[in-house]
Amino acid sequence: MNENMNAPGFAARRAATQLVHGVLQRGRPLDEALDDPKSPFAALDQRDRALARAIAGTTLRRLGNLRAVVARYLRKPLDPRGSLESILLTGAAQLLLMDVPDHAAVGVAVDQANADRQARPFAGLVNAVLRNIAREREELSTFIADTSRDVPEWLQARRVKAWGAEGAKAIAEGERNEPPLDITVKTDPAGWAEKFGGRALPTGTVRLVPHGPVMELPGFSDGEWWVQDAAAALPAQLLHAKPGMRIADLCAAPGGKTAQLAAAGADVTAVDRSAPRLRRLTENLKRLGLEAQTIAADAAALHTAPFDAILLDAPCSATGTIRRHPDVAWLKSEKDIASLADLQTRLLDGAVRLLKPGGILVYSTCSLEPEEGENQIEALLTRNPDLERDAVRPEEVPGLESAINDKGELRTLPSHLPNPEPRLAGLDGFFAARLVRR
Ligand SMILES: C[S@@+](CC[C@H](N)C(=O)[O-])C[C@H]1O[C@@H](n2cnc3c(N)ncnc32)[C@H](O)[C@@H]1O
Repeated sequence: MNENMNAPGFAARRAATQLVHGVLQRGRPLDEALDDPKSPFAALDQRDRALARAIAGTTLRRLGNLRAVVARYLRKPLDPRGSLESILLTGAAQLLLMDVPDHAAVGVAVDQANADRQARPFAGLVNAVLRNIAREREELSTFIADTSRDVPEWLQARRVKAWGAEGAKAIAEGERNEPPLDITVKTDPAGWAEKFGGRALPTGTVRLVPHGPVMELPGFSDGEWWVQDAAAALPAQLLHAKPGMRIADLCAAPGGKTAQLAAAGADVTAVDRSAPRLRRLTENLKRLGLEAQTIAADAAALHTAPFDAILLDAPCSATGTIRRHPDVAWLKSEKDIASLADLQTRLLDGAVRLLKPGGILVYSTCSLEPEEGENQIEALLTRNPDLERDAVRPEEVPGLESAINDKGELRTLPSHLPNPEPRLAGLDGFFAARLVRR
């Protein structure tokens, strides 16, 4: 073993580089790598894990800009196979965006290159590029202030088309911040907010600045609350679930919304096509002391007795969750949006078939793409004259009244819920529409 591999911060930075490399070269979602008990990340102590996660997250959050910065100092494009690009990107992220001393960022990046057979011949290049970046930090900081470069070009172009240049900029600014930890509590949001030193949002979510592992926070093992973005908590609320109501949650796993419906006392049937994900839902409900029937099936082809209410939180491109999952921007492609939109159409038609006359359907996605939100509902209403929108009322979403569009649908954006403390600002981009069957 190279003695520099024992240098302080080496293991954390190498894990960060591997996390970034996994996303960029192997298409591996960041969460999957973070949860892998066999990964080098899993072997780190808590402090190093936090550092590795912060470096990888910052790198992916600003990837487009960091790639443009690194490219300025290269004569030809990097060979994408080795870890060289990820070493340079994580190094640049530390120099330009994190409070890391130059010698630590540059020195450990060079050590990483030396410890990697493919990158070793380029250790001198790593040193030169990162030293140049450190030297030109001031000019580069202005360069990377341009938010339009944070996400891939195809995604930026869609955003400008859907939300205008200013809207796209506001979304990207919202995505630059590390998100808060949002939790849904069974009861007493104000009391839990006080206990955590956080705040209770008017919609009921308890919001705090994350610190340490979630599982170690008070109330987790007692099943008093679960992690759920403030926007993700809204679709289930729109159903106003109560005891005696028979509700189907058609794309239910891992169960955040099922838990809300079950906690309200409804009789919930949780459907998901993925049996392993449904097992996770069952485990989650068990921790929370809540119950639901489960069915592992394609919800579009389900035949059961009709329901009083249906929640369809459909699989989607997840482009509304980029501030929590910055890898999504680089793992998805424009083709995915078209195929997911087809699946959503099929699932919506299946949901309508399972709805009683007078029944309520809430459709939601955590996407910013109109094809997965507004356009789906427009087309569904054309196909089904017996359905109509039941407009979301301002008093149902206190603090987020401006997220209701002129059709009465909910469209949250990462730029909503501004806060002077960036770590307490924003929420995921969600679309939700409520429909009634006449
Ligand atoms: C956005 S996630 C649901 C999140 C969940 N509602 C929650 O709040 O925890 C979408 C889910 O849809 C499931 N899914 C995808 N296609 C499906 C289908 N045809 N039928 C049923 N479930 C499906 C996926 O396995 C995934 O668990």
